[in-house]
Amino acid sequence: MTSPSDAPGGTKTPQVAFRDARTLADPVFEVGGLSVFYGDHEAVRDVNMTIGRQQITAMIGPSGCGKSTVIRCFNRMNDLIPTARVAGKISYHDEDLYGREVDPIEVRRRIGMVFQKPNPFPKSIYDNIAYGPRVSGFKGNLDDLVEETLTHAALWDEVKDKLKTSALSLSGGQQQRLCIARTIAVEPEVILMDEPCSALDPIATAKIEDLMERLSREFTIIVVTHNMQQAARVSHRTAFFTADVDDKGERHGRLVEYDETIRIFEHPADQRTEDYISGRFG
Ligand SMILES: Nc1ncnc2c1ncn2[C@@H]1O[C@H](COP(=O)(O)OP(=O)(O)OP(=O)(O)O)[C@@H](O)[C@H]1O
Repeated sequence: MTSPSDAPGGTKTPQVAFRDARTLADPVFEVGGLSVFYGDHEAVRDVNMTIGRQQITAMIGPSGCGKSTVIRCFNRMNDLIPTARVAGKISYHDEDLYGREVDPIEVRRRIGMVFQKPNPFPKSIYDNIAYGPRVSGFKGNLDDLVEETLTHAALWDEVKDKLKTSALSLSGGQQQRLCIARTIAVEPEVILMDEPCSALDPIATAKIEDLMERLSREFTIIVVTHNMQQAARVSHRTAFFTADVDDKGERHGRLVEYDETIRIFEHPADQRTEDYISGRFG
């Protein structure tokens, strides 16, 4: 049996309790023949996968295999990169996410994103949460919304007495939970997380993982992580990517294997997955 190691090439670590996989019968996203180009370079080639509702899907793989590129496709963040072009199809509840009539701003409200480095607005804790709802015309009681949202993000008790202080005065882990709270304040359906814990210490990381687990009862979460223990601990399904090198020496990211997390870590179907998770390459 393979133990997920903390880092490629790292030491073996103790077994984790895998989460029960859930059905894909009620998909949020269906990805078919997805390729992403930066200029002429096909950075990711022919990705096919289905993302289930209210579950955590982890994306793992060596540096440069296209994980961030793929996660950015799910809320059209690649639209903001002038050289990027997306081919193939991503359906969101059976609707073409890249269809002409689809508004990318609305896409990013329904499909929020949390980044590697916590990036709160240089405003008060309160205003970080209130900003999105205000902009989208929220008519209810903002104080209540701020309290509910911060409670939901497991941050209320730590910040309730200093809501008017700058968000930048919080610790890195608190800032990241604030960013998650800011994302959920506008009631998205999906939260994308691109290495959300890579700038955090183990205690702050554990708090984010607990939060992810709780949020997955309500939201659909896709997370890119370099930490295989984290993928094993938190996710229901895992996608393993790698990069092939072609005749011209160009690297193209590929989805090698996508399955229930327990299968990826205990009985991977592909030797490359086995080699990666056991730390033999990376
Ligand atoms: N904005 C960009 N412009 C041009 N090429 C890019 C851009 N972003 C990524 N790439 C290229 O696309 C490929 C995949 O990069 P990407 O960042 O998606 O990989 P990754 O698996 O997330 O890597 P890492 O784990 O190091 O963050 C790489 O060859 C990278 O150089």
